[in-house]
Amino acid sequence: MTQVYDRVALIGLGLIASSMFWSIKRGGLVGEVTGYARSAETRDTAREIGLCDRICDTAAEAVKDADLVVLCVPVGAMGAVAAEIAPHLKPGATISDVGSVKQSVIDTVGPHLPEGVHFVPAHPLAGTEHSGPKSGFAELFDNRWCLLVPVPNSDPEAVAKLRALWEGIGSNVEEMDAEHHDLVLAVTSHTPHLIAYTMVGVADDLRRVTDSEVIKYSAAGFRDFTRIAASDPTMWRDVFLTNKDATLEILGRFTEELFALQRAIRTGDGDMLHAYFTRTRAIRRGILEAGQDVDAPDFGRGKAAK
Ligand SMILES: NC(=O)C1=CN([C@@H]2O[C@H](COP(=O)(O)OP(=O)(O)OC[C@H]3O[C@@H](n4cnc5c(N)ncnc54)[C@H](O)[C@@H]3O)[C@@H](O)[C@H]2O)C=CC1
Ligand SMILES: O=C(O)C(=O)Cc1ccc(O)cc1
Repeated sequence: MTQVYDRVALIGLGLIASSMFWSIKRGGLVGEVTGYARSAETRDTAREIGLCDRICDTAAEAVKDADLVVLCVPVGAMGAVAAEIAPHLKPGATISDVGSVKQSVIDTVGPHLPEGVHFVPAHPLAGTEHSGPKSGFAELFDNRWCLLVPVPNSDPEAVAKLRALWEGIGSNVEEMDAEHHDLVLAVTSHTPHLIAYTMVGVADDLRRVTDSEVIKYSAAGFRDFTRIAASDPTMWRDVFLTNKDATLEILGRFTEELFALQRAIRTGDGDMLHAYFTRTRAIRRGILEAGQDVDAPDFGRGKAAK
Protein backbone atom coordinates (compact mmCIF):
# COMPACT_ATOMS: atom_id res chain seq x y z
CA MET A 1 0.00 0.00 0.00
CA THR A 2 1.22 3.53 -0.70
CA GLN A 3 2.07 6.00 2.04
CA VAL A 4 -0.58 8.73 2.42
CA TYR A 5 1.08 11.05 4.98
CA ASP A 6 4.67 11.44 6.19
CA ARG A 7 3.69 12.17 9.78
CA VAL A 8 0.42 11.76 11.70
CA ALA A 9 -0.27 12.73 15.35
CA LEU A 10 -2.96 10.95 17.38
CA ILE A 11 -4.20 12.93 20.40
CA GLY A 12 -6.01 10.85 23.07
CA LEU A 13 -4.90 7.22 23.05
CA GLY A 14 -8.06 5.15 23.54
CA LEU A 15 -10.00 2.58 21.50
CA ILE A 16 -10.25 4.64 18.32
CA ALA A 17 -6.69 6.06 18.27
CA SER A 18 -5.13 2.68 19.06
CA SER A 19 -7.23 0.94 16.38
CA MET A 20 -6.24 3.65 13.89
CA PHE A 21 -2.57 3.13 14.75
CA TRP A 22 -2.67 -0.65 14.28
CA SER A 23 -4.51 -0.40 10.97
CA ILE A 24 -2.22 2.40 9.73
CA LYS A 25 0.74 0.12 10.48
CA ARG A 26 -0.95 -2.87 8.83
CA GLY A 27 -1.37 -0.82 5.65
CA GLY A 28 1.97 1.05 5.75
CA LEU A 29 -0.01 4.27 5.30
CA VAL A 30 2.13 6.72 7.31
CA GLY A 31 5.87 7.32 7.78
CA GLU A 32 5.76 8.11 11.51
CA VAL A 33 2.82 8.16 13.94
CA THR A 34 3.28 10.20 17.11
CA GLY A 35 0.90 9.93 20.06
CA TYR A 36 -0.08 11.94 23.10
CA ALA A 37 -2.40 11.23 26.03
CA ARG A 38 -2.88 13.61 28.93
CA SER A 39 -2.34 10.95 31.61
CA ALA A 40 1.22 9.73 32.24
CA GLU A 41 -0.19 6.27 32.98
CA THR A 42 -1.75 6.03 29.50
CA ARG A 43 1.50 7.24 27.89
CA ASP A 44 3.45 4.58 29.83
CA THR A 45 1.00 1.86 28.78
CA ALA A 46 1.25 3.02 25.15
CA ARG A 47 5.05 2.81 25.28
CA GLU A 48 4.89 -0.67 26.86
CA ILE A 49 2.62 -2.10 24.15
CA GLY A 50 4.37 -0.34 21.23
CA LEU A 51 1.41 1.91 20.48
CA CYS A 52 2.63 4.69 18.14
CA ASP A 53 6.14 5.07 16.75
CA ARG A 54 6.84 7.81 19.30
CA ILE A 55 4.88 8.79 22.42
CA CYS A 56 5.38 12.42 23.39
CA ASP A 57 5.03 13.97 26.86
CA THR A 58 3.30 17.10 25.53
CA ALA A 59 0.63 17.64 22.89
CA ALA A 60 2.80 20.42 21.39
CA GLU A 61 5.66 17.99 20.75
CA ALA A 62 3.31 15.38 19.25
CA VAL A 63 1.75 17.75 16.68
CA LYS A 64 5.02 19.55 15.73
CA ASP A 65 5.72 18.78 12.05
CA ALA A 66 2.63 16.54 11.74
CA ASP A 67 0.88 16.62 8.34
CA LEU A 68 -2.31 15.27 9.91
CA VAL A 69 -3.47 15.64 13.53
CA VAL A 70 -6.44 13.49 14.63
CA LEU A 71 -8.27 14.42 17.84
CA CYS A 72 -9.41 11.14 19.45
CA VAL A 73 -10.78 12.46 22.76
CA PRO A 74 -14.38 12.67 24.04
CA VAL A 75 -16.46 15.25 22.15
CA GLY A 76 -16.67 17.55 25.19
CA ALA A 77 -12.85 17.78 25.37
CA MET A 78 -12.23 18.58 21.67
CA GLY A 79 -12.30 22.41 22.03
CA ALA A 80 -9.83 22.52 24.92
CA VAL A 81 -7.43 20.14 23.15
CA ALA A 82 -7.66 22.20 19.94
CA ALA A 83 -6.83 25.38 21.90
CA GLU A 84 -3.78 23.64 23.41
CA ILE A 85 -2.34 22.39 20.11
CA ALA A 86 -3.33 25.27 17.78
CA PRO A 87 -0.16 27.39 18.25
CA HIS A 88 2.03 24.37 17.47
CA LEU A 89 0.39 23.16 14.23
CA LYS A 90 2.50 23.12 11.08
CA PRO A 91 1.24 25.54 8.37
CA GLY A 92 -0.62 23.50 5.73
CA ALA A 93 -1.37 20.65 8.17
CA THR A 94 -4.78 18.99 8.27
CA ILE A 95 -6.66 18.66 11.54
CA SER A 96 -9.37 16.03 11.87
CA ASP A 97 -11.20 14.18 14.62
CA VAL A 98 -13.21 10.99 15.20
CA GLY A 99 -15.96 12.40 17.45
CA SER A 100 -19.45 10.85 17.42
CA VAL A 101 -21.11 14.29 17.09
CA LYS A 102 -20.03 16.70 14.36
CA GLN A 103 -21.67 20.15 14.70
CA SER A 104 -20.31 20.51 18.23
CA VAL A 105 -16.78 19.63 17.10
CA ILE A 106 -17.01 22.17 14.26
CA ASP A 107 -18.25 24.85 16.69
CA THR A 108 -15.68 24.20 19.42
CA VAL A 109 -12.55 23.29 17.40
CA GLY A 110 -12.93 25.55 14.34
CA PRO A 111 -12.45 28.92 16.09
CA HIS A 112 -9.05 27.87 17.52
CA LEU A 113 -7.47 26.92 14.20
CA PRO A 114 -4.95 29.29 12.62
CA GLU A 115 -5.11 30.42 8.95
CA GLY A 116 -3.52 27.89 6.63
CA VAL A 117 -4.54 24.81 8.64
CA HIS A 118 -7.13 22.57 6.93
CA PHE A 119 -10.04 21.31 9.02
CA VAL A 120 -11.77 18.06 7.94
CA PRO A 121 -13.97 16.53 10.68
CA ALA A 122 -14.64 12.78 10.43
CA HIS A 123 -16.50 9.97 12.18
CA PRO A 124 -15.73 6.27 11.81
CA LEU A 125 -18.94 4.28 12.40
CA ALA A 126 -17.26 1.45 14.25
CA GLY A 127 -16.49 0.79 17.85
CA THR A 128 -16.97 -1.48 20.81
CA GLU A 129 -17.98 -1.03 24.45
CA HIS A 130 -14.29 -1.14 25.46
CA SER A 131 -12.02 1.85 25.94
CA GLY A 132 -8.39 2.73 26.63
CA PRO A 133 -5.08 2.17 24.80
CA LYS A 134 -5.16 -1.64 25.08
CA SER A 135 -8.62 -2.02 23.55
CA GLY A 136 -7.73 -1.24 19.92
CA PHE A 137 -7.30 -3.71 17.05
CA ALA A 138 -6.34 -3.31 13.39
CA GLU A 139 -9.58 -4.78 11.96
CA LEU A 140 -12.02 -2.47 13.78
CA PHE A 141 -12.71 -0.27 10.75
CA ASP A 142 -12.66 -2.98 8.05
CA ASN A 143 -15.73 -2.63 5.81
CA ARG A 144 -17.31 -0.04 8.11
CA TRP A 145 -18.36 3.44 7.10
CA CYS A 146 -16.28 6.50 7.84
CA LEU A 147 -18.20 9.75 7.32
CA LEU A 148 -16.23 12.86 6.37
CA VAL A 149 -17.94 16.13 7.29
CA PRO A 150 -16.02 18.87 5.47
CA VAL A 151 -16.67 22.45 6.59
CA PRO A 152 -17.60 24.99 3.86
CA ASN A 153 -13.99 26.08 3.27
CA SER A 154 -12.35 22.62 3.61
CA ASP A 155 -9.58 22.25 1.03
CA PRO A 156 -10.57 19.53 -1.53
CA GLU A 157 -7.01 18.18 -1.59
CA ALA A 158 -6.98 17.83 2.21
CA VAL A 159 -10.35 16.03 2.04
CA ALA A 160 -9.07 13.67 -0.70
CA LYS A 161 -5.97 12.78 1.35
CA LEU A 162 -8.00 12.05 4.48
CA ARG A 163 -10.35 9.91 2.37
CA ALA A 164 -7.33 7.95 1.09
CA LEU A 165 -6.16 7.35 4.68
CA TRP A 166 -9.57 6.01 5.82
CA GLU A 167 -9.87 3.85 2.70
CA GLY A 168 -6.37 2.50 3.40
CA ILE A 169 -7.51 1.77 6.97
CA GLY A 170 -10.27 -0.39 5.44
CA SER A 171 -13.36 1.85 5.61
CA ASN A 172 -15.96 2.88 3.04
CA VAL A 173 -15.95 6.66 2.97
CA GLU A 174 -18.84 9.04 2.36
CA GLU A 175 -19.28 12.79 2.82
CA MET A 176 -22.18 14.38 4.70
CA ASP A 177 -23.00 17.75 6.24
CA ALA A 178 -22.88 18.10 10.02
CA GLU A 179 -26.59 18.69 10.66
CA HIS A 180 -27.60 15.63 8.65
CA HIS A 181 -24.85 13.55 10.27
CA ASP A 182 -26.03 14.44 13.78
CA LEU A 183 -29.67 13.56 12.95
CA VAL A 184 -28.77 10.24 11.27
CA LEU A 185 -26.55 9.28 14.20
CA ALA A 186 -29.25 10.27 16.71
CA VAL A 187 -31.50 7.67 15.03
CA THR A 188 -28.98 4.90 14.38
CA SER A 189 -26.64 5.15 17.37
CA HIS A 190 -27.28 7.78 20.04
CA THR A 191 -30.94 7.09 20.89
CA PRO A 192 -30.45 3.28 20.74
CA HIS A 193 -27.62 3.68 23.26
CA LEU A 194 -29.89 5.74 25.52
CA ILE A 195 -32.59 3.06 25.31
CA ALA A 196 -30.03 0.37 26.20
CA TYR A 197 -28.82 2.41 29.19
CA THR A 198 -32.44 2.82 30.31
CA MET A 199 -33.37 -0.85 29.91
CA VAL A 200 -30.37 -2.01 31.94
CA GLY A 201 -31.19 0.63 34.56
CA VAL A 202 -34.77 -0.66 34.74
CA ALA A 203 -33.62 -4.26 35.21
CA ASP A 204 -31.24 -3.11 37.93
CA ASP A 205 -34.08 -1.29 39.71
CA LEU A 206 -36.31 -4.37 39.70
CA ARG A 207 -35.58 -5.70 43.13
CA ARG A 208 -37.58 -8.88 42.49
CA VAL A 209 -35.08 -9.91 39.81
CA THR A 210 -31.72 -10.57 41.37
CA ASP A 211 -28.52 -9.80 39.47
CA SER A 212 -27.82 -13.49 39.00
CA GLU A 213 -31.26 -14.07 37.48
CA VAL A 214 -30.80 -11.18 35.07
CA ILE A 215 -27.57 -12.71 33.86
CA LYS A 216 -28.73 -16.34 33.96
CA TYR A 217 -31.95 -15.87 32.03
CA SER A 218 -31.02 -12.97 29.77
CA ALA A 219 -31.88 -13.68 26.16
CA ALA A 220 -29.90 -12.15 23.32
CA GLY A 221 -31.79 -8.84 23.29
CA PHE A 222 -31.01 -7.99 26.90
CA ARG A 223 -27.42 -9.22 26.59
CA ASP A 224 -26.91 -6.78 23.71
CA PHE A 225 -28.34 -4.00 25.87
CA THR A 226 -25.90 -4.81 28.69
CA ARG A 227 -22.98 -4.76 26.25
CA ILE A 228 -23.98 -1.36 24.89
CA ALA A 229 -24.73 -0.02 28.41
CA ALA A 230 -21.16 -0.93 29.41
CA SER A 231 -19.79 1.76 27.04
CA ASP A 232 -17.61 4.59 28.33
CA PRO A 233 -19.65 6.97 30.56
CA THR A 234 -17.63 10.10 29.72
CA MET A 235 -17.87 9.56 25.98
CA TRP A 236 -21.64 8.98 26.09
CA ARG A 237 -22.33 11.82 28.52
CA ASP A 238 -20.63 14.10 25.99
CA VAL A 239 -22.58 12.63 23.05
CA PHE A 240 -25.94 13.44 24.66
CA LEU A 241 -24.89 16.88 25.91
CA THR A 242 -23.59 17.88 22.47
CA ASN A 243 -26.21 16.22 20.23
CA LYS A 244 -29.02 17.50 22.40
CA ASP A 245 -31.51 18.76 19.78
CA ALA A 246 -31.39 15.76 17.44
CA THR A 247 -31.50 13.26 20.31
CA LEU A 248 -34.48 15.02 21.93
CA GLU A 249 -36.27 15.09 18.55
CA ILE A 250 -35.82 11.33 18.05
CA LEU A 251 -36.58 10.58 21.70
CA GLY A 252 -39.85 12.53 21.38
CA ARG A 253 -40.89 10.40 18.41
CA PHE A 254 -39.76 7.25 20.23
CA THR A 255 -41.88 7.96 23.30
CA GLU A 256 -44.94 8.71 21.12
CA GLU A 257 -44.58 5.30 19.42
CA LEU A 258 -43.96 3.62 22.76
CA PHE A 259 -47.15 5.11 24.18
CA ALA A 260 -49.09 3.88 21.11
CA LEU A 261 -47.74 0.35 21.64
CA GLN A 262 -48.42 0.60 25.40
CA ARG A 263 -52.03 1.56 24.64
CA ALA A 264 -52.40 -1.35 22.17
CA ILE A 265 -51.19 -3.78 24.85
CA ARG A 266 -53.55 -2.29 27.48
CA THR A 267 -56.58 -2.38 25.17
CA GLY A 268 -55.70 -5.78 23.70
CA ASP A 269 -55.34 -4.37 20.18
CA GLY A 270 -53.58 -7.38 18.64
CA ASP A 271 -54.14 -6.12 15.08
CA MET A 272 -52.20 -2.95 15.83
CA LEU A 273 -49.33 -4.88 17.40
CA HIS A 274 -49.24 -7.38 14.53
CA ALA A 275 -49.29 -4.65 11.87
CA TYR A 276 -46.53 -2.73 13.67
CA PHE A 277 -44.24 -5.75 14.00
CA THR A 278 -44.91 -6.72 10.36
CA ARG A 279 -43.74 -3.25 9.29
CA THR A 280 -40.56 -3.38 11.38
CA ARG A 281 -39.75 -6.90 10.17
CA ALA A 282 -39.96 -5.65 6.56
CA ILE A 283 -37.48 -2.86 7.39
CA ARG A 284 -34.89 -5.33 8.63
CA ARG A 285 -35.42 -7.62 5.64
CA GLY A 286 -34.98 -4.60 3.37
CA ILE A 287 -31.63 -3.84 5.04
CA LEU A 288 -30.48 -7.44 4.59
CA GLU A 289 -31.54 -7.44 0.92
CA ALA A 290 -29.52 -4.24 0.42
CA GLY A 291 -26.48 -6.33 1.41
CA GLN A 292 -25.90 -4.90 4.88
CA ASP A 293 -25.15 -7.26 7.73
CA VAL A 294 -27.15 -5.92 10.65
CA ASP A 295 -26.15 -8.83 12.87
CA ALA A 296 -22.93 -6.99 13.64
CA PRO A 297 -22.90 -5.82 17.26
CA ASP A 298 -22.57 -2.16 16.32
CA PHE A 299 -24.41 0.24 14.06
CA GLY A 300 -23.44 1.47 10.63
CA ARG A 301 -21.75 -1.49 9.03
CA GLY A 302 -20.57 -0.74 5.50
CA LYS A 303 -21.95 -2.06 2.22
CA ALA A 304 -19.00 -4.29 1.47
CA ALA A 305 -19.59 -6.44 4.56
CA LYS A 306 -20.72 -10.02 3.95
N1 LIG B 1 -15.92 4.03 21.39
C1 LIG B 1 -16.57 3.97 20.25
O1 LIG B 1 -17.25 3.00 19.98
C2 LIG B 1 -16.44 5.13 19.28
C3 LIG B 1 -16.00 6.38 19.68
N2 LIG B 1 -15.93 7.43 18.80
C4 LIG B 1 -15.47 8.74 19.24
O2 LIG B 1 -14.06 8.67 19.36
C5 LIG B 1 -13.58 9.51 20.39
C6 LIG B 1 -12.66 8.69 21.30
O3 LIG B 1 -13.39 7.61 21.81
P1 LIG B 1 -12.66 6.29 22.36
O4 LIG B 1 -11.37 6.06 21.68
O5 LIG B 1 -13.69 5.23 22.36
O6 LIG B 1 -12.40 6.75 23.86
P2 LIG B 1 -11.42 6.19 24.99
O7 LIG B 1 -12.07 6.48 26.29
O8 LIG B 1 -10.99 4.80 24.69
O9 LIG B 1 -10.17 7.17 24.78
C7 LIG B 1 -10.25 8.56 24.95
C8 LIG B 1 -8.90 9.17 25.20
O10 LIG B 1 -9.07 10.58 25.41
C9 LIG B 1 -8.42 10.97 26.60
N3 LIG B 1 -9.13 12.10 27.22
C10 LIG B 1 -10.30 12.07 27.87
N4 LIG B 1 -10.65 13.29 28.29
C11 LIG B 1 -9.68 14.12 27.89
C12 LIG B 1 -9.46 15.50 28.03
N5 LIG B 1 -10.32 16.30 28.69
N6 LIG B 1 -8.34 16.03 27.50
C13 LIG B 1 -7.46 15.24 26.86
N7 LIG B 1 -7.61 13.92 26.68
C14 LIG B 1 -8.70 13.37 27.21
C15 LIG B 1 -8.45 9.73 27.48
O11 LIG B 1 -7.48 9.76 28.48
C16 LIG B 1 -8.19 8.64 26.44
O12 LIG B 1 -6.80 8.56 26.17
C17 LIG B 1 -14.82 10.10 21.08
O13 LIG B 1 -15.00 11.41 20.64
C18 LIG B 1 -15.96 9.20 20.61
O14 LIG B 1 -17.17 9.93 20.52
C19 LIG B 1 -16.23 7.27 17.48
C20 LIG B 1 -16.65 6.04 17.01
C21 LIG B 1 -16.83 4.90 17.88
O1 LIG C 1 -20.49 -0.73 20.07
C1 LIG C 1 -21.48 -0.36 19.42
O2 LIG C 1 -22.51 -1.02 19.36
C2 LIG C 1 -21.44 0.92 18.69
O3 LIG C 1 -22.47 1.46 18.37
C3 LIG C 1 -20.10 1.50 18.36
C4 LIG C 1 -20.11 2.95 18.05
C5 LIG C 1 -20.22 3.86 19.09
C6 LIG C 1 -20.17 5.21 18.82
C7 LIG C 1 -20.04 5.66 17.53
O4 LIG C 1 -19.99 6.98 17.30
C8 LIG C 1 -19.93 4.78 16.49
C9 LIG C 1 -19.97 3.40 16.75
